[in-house]
Amino acid sequence: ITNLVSMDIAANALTAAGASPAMLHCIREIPDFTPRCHAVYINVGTLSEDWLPSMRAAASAGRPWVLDPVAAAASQFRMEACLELLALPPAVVRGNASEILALAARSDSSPTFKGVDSSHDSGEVLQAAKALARSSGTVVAVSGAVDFITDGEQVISASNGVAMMQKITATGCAVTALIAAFVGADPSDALAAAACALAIFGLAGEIGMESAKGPASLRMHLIDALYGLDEQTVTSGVKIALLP
Ligand SMILES: Nc1ncnc2c1ncn2[C@@H]1O[C@H](COP(=O)(O)OP(=O)(O)O)[C@@H](O)[C@H]1O
Ligand SMILES: Cc1ncsc1CCOP(=O)(O)O
Ligand SMILES: [Mg+2]
Repeated sequence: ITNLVSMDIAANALTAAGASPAMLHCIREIPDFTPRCHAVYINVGTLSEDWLPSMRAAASAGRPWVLDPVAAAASQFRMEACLELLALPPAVVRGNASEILALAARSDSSPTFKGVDSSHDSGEVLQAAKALARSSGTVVAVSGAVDFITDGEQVISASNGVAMMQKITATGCAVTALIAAFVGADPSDALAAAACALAIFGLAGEIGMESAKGPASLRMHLIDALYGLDEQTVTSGVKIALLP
């Protein structure tokens, strides 16, 4: 269940990576469909009163699930929805630095709020991410120039990617969708799944950037690169480290 802006790029990124996405948000379909998924992805970017009950039901269906709290501080309604969903709890929540900071503070009143974009660097909010992971019992992933992934104790950094990825709308949504696919593939280790998905998506961005002329062609080449990745390219290209 993802926002209307991200549906296309998220479905294409997932399909290129070898997953099999299906998007639906009708409350009457959730009980039949969700138990048959390997993983559920919920993204509040275009939240509505109609969709929230579907999100609740999908998150409660007993499948591993991943939350993208897009613009969590946009409104009181959205913040309360995110906090309610977080309590269900997801295997992973992935947001940009401002979103993770707002969730950790449970606050929708940041003076630096910039909508769906971040006004903080990922490294600035690492302590907030660890605190959020501990209080909610979930893996927290903060994206940015360096992605940090934590369960509240261990912290993994993933340093792949190119700055131009921020100029394509819904790359964050797409990488959270990929995290859900990786969690579906190995629900036993959400920390590793999230770190691998972020590193591999960033690596596809780096490879895509070799042929791109700007954000629109990067979008295309990133998806092509995801499709073309092989084990050798991944193992030699990912920059993942367990922080001391
Ligand atoms: N400055 C950067 N350098 C390299 N990769 C980046 C940079 N900023 C974001 N990314 C990558 O872009 C993707 C989206 O992250 P981000 O822009 O933080 O999310 P959002 O779109 O939700 O704000 C992630 O894979 C992240 O690693
Ligand atoms: C522009 C916009 N508006 C509502 S959702 C959305 C997409 C946000 O995507 P991302 O968080 O990946 O930048
Ligand atoms: Mg986002």
